[in-house]
Amino acid sequence: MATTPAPAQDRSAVRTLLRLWPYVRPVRARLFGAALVAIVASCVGLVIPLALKWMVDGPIADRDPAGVWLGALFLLLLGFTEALLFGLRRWLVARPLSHVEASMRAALYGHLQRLPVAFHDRWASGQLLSRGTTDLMLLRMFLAFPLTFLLVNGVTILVGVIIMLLQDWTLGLVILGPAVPVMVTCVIFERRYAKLARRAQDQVGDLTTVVEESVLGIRIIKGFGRHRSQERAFRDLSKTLRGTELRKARLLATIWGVIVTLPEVAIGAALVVGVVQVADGVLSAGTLVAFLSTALALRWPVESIGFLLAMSQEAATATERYFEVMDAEVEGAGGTPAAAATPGPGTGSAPDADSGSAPGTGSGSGSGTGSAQGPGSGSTPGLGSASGPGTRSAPGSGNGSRSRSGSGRAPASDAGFAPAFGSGSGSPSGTGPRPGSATVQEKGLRFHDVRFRYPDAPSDSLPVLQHIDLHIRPGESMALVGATGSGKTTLTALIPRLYELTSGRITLDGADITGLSREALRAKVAVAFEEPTLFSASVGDNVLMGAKDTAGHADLERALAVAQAGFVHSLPQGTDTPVGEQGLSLSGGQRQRLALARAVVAQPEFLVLDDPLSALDVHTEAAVEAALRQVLADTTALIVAHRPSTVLLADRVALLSGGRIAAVGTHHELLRTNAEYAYLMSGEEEGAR
Ligand SMILES: Nc1ncnc2c1ncn2[C@@H]1O[C@H](COP(=O)(O)OP(=O)(O)OP(=O)(O)O)[C@@H](O)[C@H]1O
Repeated sequence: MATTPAPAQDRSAVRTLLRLWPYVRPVRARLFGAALVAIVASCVGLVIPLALKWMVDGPIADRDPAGVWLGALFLLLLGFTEALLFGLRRWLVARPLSHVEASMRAALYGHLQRLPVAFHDRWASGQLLSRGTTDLMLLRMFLAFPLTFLLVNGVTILVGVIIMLLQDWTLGLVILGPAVPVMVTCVIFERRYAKLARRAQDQVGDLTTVVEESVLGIRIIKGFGRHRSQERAFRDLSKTLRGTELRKARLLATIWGVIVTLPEVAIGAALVVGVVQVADGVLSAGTLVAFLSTALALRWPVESIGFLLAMSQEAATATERYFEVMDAEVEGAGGTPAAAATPGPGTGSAPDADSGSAPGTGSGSGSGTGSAQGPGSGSTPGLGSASGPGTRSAPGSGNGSRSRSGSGRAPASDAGFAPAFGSGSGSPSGTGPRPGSATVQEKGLRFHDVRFRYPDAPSDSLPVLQHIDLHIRPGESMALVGATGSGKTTLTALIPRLYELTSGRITLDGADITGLSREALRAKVAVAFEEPTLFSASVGDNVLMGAKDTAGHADLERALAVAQAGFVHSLPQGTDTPVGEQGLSLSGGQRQRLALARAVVAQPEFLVLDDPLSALDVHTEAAVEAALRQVLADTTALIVAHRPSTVLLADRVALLSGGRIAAVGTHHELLRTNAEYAYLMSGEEEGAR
């Protein structure tokens, strides 16, 4: 089982971490204040050896008890001051840093909401979850600890070395001896650790994806008795993660070994040289004590460099992963298509983590320093449910409709206006106004030579949709029929701009949808998808999600009546009953009716329904149809339909085949004239589904 490998890249941890500045800026005063306090505290610690020197060479040598007591009191005071200052530092950083973490998390969540569906198609949810949780926690820890202490320890080491050189420069040089090898080791370590840190954090994301999928798919897992294989998949991934963590620990142990051993040897050597000098009378005992105390006081600042660097590397990786998401382009507010430009994981076009630009301003024009492999790309174990990016079949493939249709008819050039296909009657039974004037031609929902290929589909694959010309007149309902995989859902997803067109235009009453703001577009168009997704909120809130904030109880009741969702009144708390995560406490048909109610609650001008009645029994279906008919009378609607009963809701039918509109007409006309349509409606297709 593959995991998400760390990208092979050289990036500067410092430049990556500098990208955090816009978030840290608001709390900079406190952070700098805290760092200053820590430096003072650390330097207070360095005064202790000097006080010791004074005591040894002074009151102790002179056998002066009063002086010794005074010295001891002074030492106590120094220790107390040091502890107090470190406590103050902690107090200064705790609150602002939780603010930084919270604001970064809020920014990430807000950004995820605005990213196009194409982005979410490519990214495994676990990868996004781990970026919003583990990675942000690592960043908070970095800001609280390594950021300050790399600075504090650096200053402490510098001041300590100066003090030691001033005490005795020969001993000082002995102590400084290991500095170069330690620095070289740190540089080598930093590079290696960066790669491992990236790998481990990506693997945490993969693991999160598996857990999330197993929880959401627990019914399938149990139903198919797949818990053992899921467990195995999880164990394999966590074993891989454990392996990476162990390699990190080994690397850390190596550098710690070097960083601890070399200075210890140097202190040992200085001790020997110092004792010889004291014996020769060249050096006072007090100076030697002060020198060695200073050297020992510097032990912790030096030894901690290893794990401070490790934590900084992890933070740099977390920053990089955070900005990979934040740099992805959000949907344009109006006429700026963004989905096609969204850099996808695994494409090598991830934003340049080293660009140093502020969050939200990253242009994504970097040279692909991001993850060389898509988060979760294909690495997610599971039930083979096509959950990972790139696991879907090539668009347009496996359609099968072309070979079965046998009609061989060319697509209608402007199917919306063509006479009923093959009938020559030119009198579709729609209830909407007949074409006749230019304005009427513009009115309604129109597809103009629309072509669409999924952004992550191979560039040489056939587009899912091509040359789609279709006109649904104002007030008209059009059913969309086609073999499974023919692109019906894809076509409906283009209307609310869940995906951007590859070419062509879609207009609503003559206005290009790319020219409308997202809000305006989504106020005009309501959608009910084949998979009725509900949120962990009350029944009422789930339905009213589709309406304006001002919508009230009356709107809710009307929508529930249309969707024949009266069952909600017998739930324990009526419309206030929580539906549980994903609405799994409800039946499929109940969920579908709530999704339908959500679509109609705002009385939209344009309604897009993707097979809205598939999970209903025949009686409920008939009741919903009867109520839906009233809604459809005032709405321009496109309804994906598999069954004749749903098709009959519509005024006309468009047949989608081979990615094109192959025929348009009334149900009965198409039954007579189109072999593929007759075949699909005969139920054989449904049997094959
Ligand atoms: N996000 C995606 N990325 C790449 N290809 C996709 C994606 N979603 C769907 N496809 C492909 O596009 C084609 C059309 O899929 P679509 O879901 O639109 O078919 P459909 O006609 O609605 O099928 P059904 O009747 O089974 O619901 C299929 O080949 C499918 O594999």
